[in-house]
This record gives sequence, C-alpha cells and structure tokens, in this order.
Amino acid sequence: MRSQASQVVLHVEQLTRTYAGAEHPAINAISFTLNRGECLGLVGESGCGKSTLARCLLRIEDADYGSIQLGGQDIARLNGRRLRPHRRKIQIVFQNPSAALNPKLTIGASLIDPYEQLGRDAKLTHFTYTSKEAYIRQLLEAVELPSELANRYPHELSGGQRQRVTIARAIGIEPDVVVLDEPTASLDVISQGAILQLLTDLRISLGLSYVFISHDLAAVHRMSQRIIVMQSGQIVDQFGADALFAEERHPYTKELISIF
Ligand SMILES: Nc1ncnc2c1ncn2[C@@H]1O[C@H](COP(=O)(O)OP(=O)(O)OP(=O)(O)O)[C@@H](O)[C@H]1O
Repeated sequence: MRSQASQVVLHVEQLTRTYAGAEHPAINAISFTLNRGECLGLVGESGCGKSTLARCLLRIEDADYGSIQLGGQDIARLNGRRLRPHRRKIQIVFQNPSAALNPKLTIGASLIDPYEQLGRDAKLTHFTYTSKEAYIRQLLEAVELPSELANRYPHELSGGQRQRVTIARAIGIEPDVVVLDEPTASLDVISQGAILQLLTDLRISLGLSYVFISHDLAAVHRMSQRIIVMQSGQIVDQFGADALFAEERHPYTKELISIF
C-alpha cells in the first residue's frame, strides 16, 4: 500500500501558454507532481510566469498545451458543466486579500459563499455543516480569528485578518490542492511570518497540499518540502528543500541564494 505522503494529488505535464503577440511562452512545458500533505514551493523572479501558471492551474486561463491531472482526471480541457464538479478540488489564495473579498459582503457571507457555490455535494471530513453560523464559526476558529468578525465587512479588518479570511474561504470546502500565489506579498513583515506559520499549521493539521508561489526564496525554503525554480517560463531546477545549498544547484538558483 502507498503511504499517504506519496499519494499524488496533482500531476501537471508539459503545461504551456503563449499570450497573443508574445515572442516566447509565458510558461513553457511545465511539469511537476504534488503529493498529498506536501508544500511544493515555486520560486522565480518577477515575470517568470508564476501567476500565469497559477491561473492556468485554476482554469481561470486556458493553457495552449499540456495536462492538469487532478484526482486522476485531466481538467485542462474540461469546460462548463464538465469542469464544475472539479472546481472545488483546487482553490487559490491571491496576494491581495482586499481584491479577493467582495466589499459588500460581511465576512460570514464571504465564508459561506464557496460552500454554497461548490461545496454542497462535497463530503467534508474536517469541517461540518450543521448551520451557516456553526460552519462560519469553525472556519474563523481554524484561521485563529474571533467569531465576532463574522458580522464585519472587509474594510473593518486588518490586512492580515483579511488574508486569514481568504485562507478560510479556500480551505473551507476542503480542496485537494491549494495554490498560494504570493499570499503574504501585501502584508508587513510581522503579519507575513504569522500567515506563513498559520499556513504550515493548517497544512499539517488538515493534511492540505500546497503549491506555494513566491519570488521570496527564504519564504519558499521555510514553507516547502520540495522546491521548483522557474526562469523565463521554464523550470530550470528542482530539488528537496534540504538540498537548496548543495553544490549541484543551477547557476540561477545560486544567484537567487546570493540575494536570499
Ligand atoms: N494577460 C496577459 N497578456 C499578455 N501577457 C501577459 C499577461 N499576463 C502575463 N503576461 C506576460 O507573461 C509573462 C509572465 O507573467 P506572470 O505574471 O505570469 O509572471 P510572474 O512570475 O507571476 O510575475 P510577478 O511576480 O511580477 O507577478 C510576462 O512576460 C508577462 O508580461
């Protein structure tokens, strides 16, 4: 029997996307696997294609070529009603929580929304839905926020609190994969550390699997068990996090380490 840690939850193969009029693909033949319970770090400088990859994985954008195996099904070419049952399985936390939350919805309403849109048919194992209020309370508790915040609006929260809410929204429907796209980029240093710690705690306690995208090698190293380095849309290096400083690293990885 395969151990839980070696179960592949996401298998991406040859994913390629070229924007109209661009000379080079924004992402070029990207392939990787993500195991259950693992954080896979994806690092590279601005413009290397990290967010394009995130949008393609979420099917916000279509890749031109390649496959995205999620739970054994290639979702890269599914659309409309055929894609819908798979949407719950992959969720994203964006870098700017202010843009990700509807300013007209209370925090409670924002938290319930993914469940109502995508989660009703899901078998939840960590959270239980007995009533809206009870479900919202559990989610706020999971991200260490007081339940009183449920009645507030996003502008009445700090940036760090808002990001906790977007994390709760992403994990509340228990996806197989959470893509974290620079989740701390808009926060101050203290909040950054607290959010990274919360994400690690949640990964361990809920068995979550992350693709953690960042230009910040130190944060990626702190969070991840394996690291992929991207340059100009391509993967140039990948290794276990404990081999970051090994001699055989790609020259570009060494360059990133030098500005670590
Ligand atoms: N909607 C778009 N239309 C055309 N080109 C785009 C679009 N989005 C991104 N690009 C181009 O694709 C390449 C990759 O951009 P992308 O935003 O994925 O990189 P990134 O690594 O996420 O950068 P950053 O860290 O600055 O967000 C860049 O050359 C960018 O200019």
